[in-house]
Amino acid sequence: MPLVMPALRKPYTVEEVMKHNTPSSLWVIMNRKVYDVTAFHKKHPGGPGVLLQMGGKDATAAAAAAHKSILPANLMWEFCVGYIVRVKPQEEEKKVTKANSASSDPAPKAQVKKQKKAAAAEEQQADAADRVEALPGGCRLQNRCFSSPGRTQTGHKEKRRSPPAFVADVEKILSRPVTASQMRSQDSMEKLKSKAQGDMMPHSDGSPPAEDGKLERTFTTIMEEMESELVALSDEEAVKKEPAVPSGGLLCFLNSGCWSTGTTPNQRVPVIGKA
Ligand code: HEM
Repeated sequence: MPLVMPALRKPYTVEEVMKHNTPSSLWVIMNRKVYDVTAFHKKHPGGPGVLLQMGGKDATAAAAAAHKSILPANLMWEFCVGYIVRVKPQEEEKKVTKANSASSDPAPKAQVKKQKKAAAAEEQQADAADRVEALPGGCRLQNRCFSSPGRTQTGHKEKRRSPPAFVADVEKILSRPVTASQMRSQDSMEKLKSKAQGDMMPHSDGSPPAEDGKLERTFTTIMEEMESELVALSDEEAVKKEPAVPSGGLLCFLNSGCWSTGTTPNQRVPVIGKA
């Protein structure tokens, strides 16, 4: 079973991956990452056939449609051997060395640098796609949020949420009082205190700092609240009592970190005004 450390993952072009389409060397592309499923395909719970069929191809959409849980996303990293690039940096380097020996022009070197940078950016994009894929709640950005109706973890179809409904949900959260119990741990308290020091200054948008002793609700705290609602929604009783915010739409959007710092919800720390 391949277990390649993230730092050792290699860049591959689509053409290279295409050659690995046999049971003895079976690779698939998912979210711009390359997975070697040669050993795994026989043990695949969905059967070896589907993986053989997708061998050497981009299986992102097929896998997203087939899998019901986030489990595969958690397992998949074990099989990841590389990521997709348009042009391999080494190839470009070879070309440049040849060109350099022919002429003393420094321009090709800059080109290689650019290519390397582009490859690194492509890897980062693939990582970002994976982070979204592995979020709790089986949330997948590509088939939810403001796009076409997606499937939830339990398999039921969700209604598309319109932007006005989204805004209404945010306003609802904003109108609630913020309590100190929303702060999760001692560690978060420490971070909040240091953040609060900075909040004594007027905000960058010109609005005044938080009032003395009053907790301030920010986008991050809203996300925290959304998260706790997500937990409540997983309880059927809770869903019956308060079906206000479905697990797709707003929750999905906020949990995905689209507008946030790019961290996963578990890494986020609620941000308040003065401590
Ligand atoms: C490294 C890649 C993959 C891993 C680790 C993986 C893992 C799994 C796991 C754990 C399951 C059972 C749980 C579940 O249904 O979510 C499963 C089911 C399945 N997988 Fe994959 N899978 C991979 C790639 C793919 C790909 C590329 C396809 C392409 C179509 C696919 C199609 C399916 C199907 C059809 C099922 C059966 C779903 C069902 O019975 O309802 N898988 N896979």
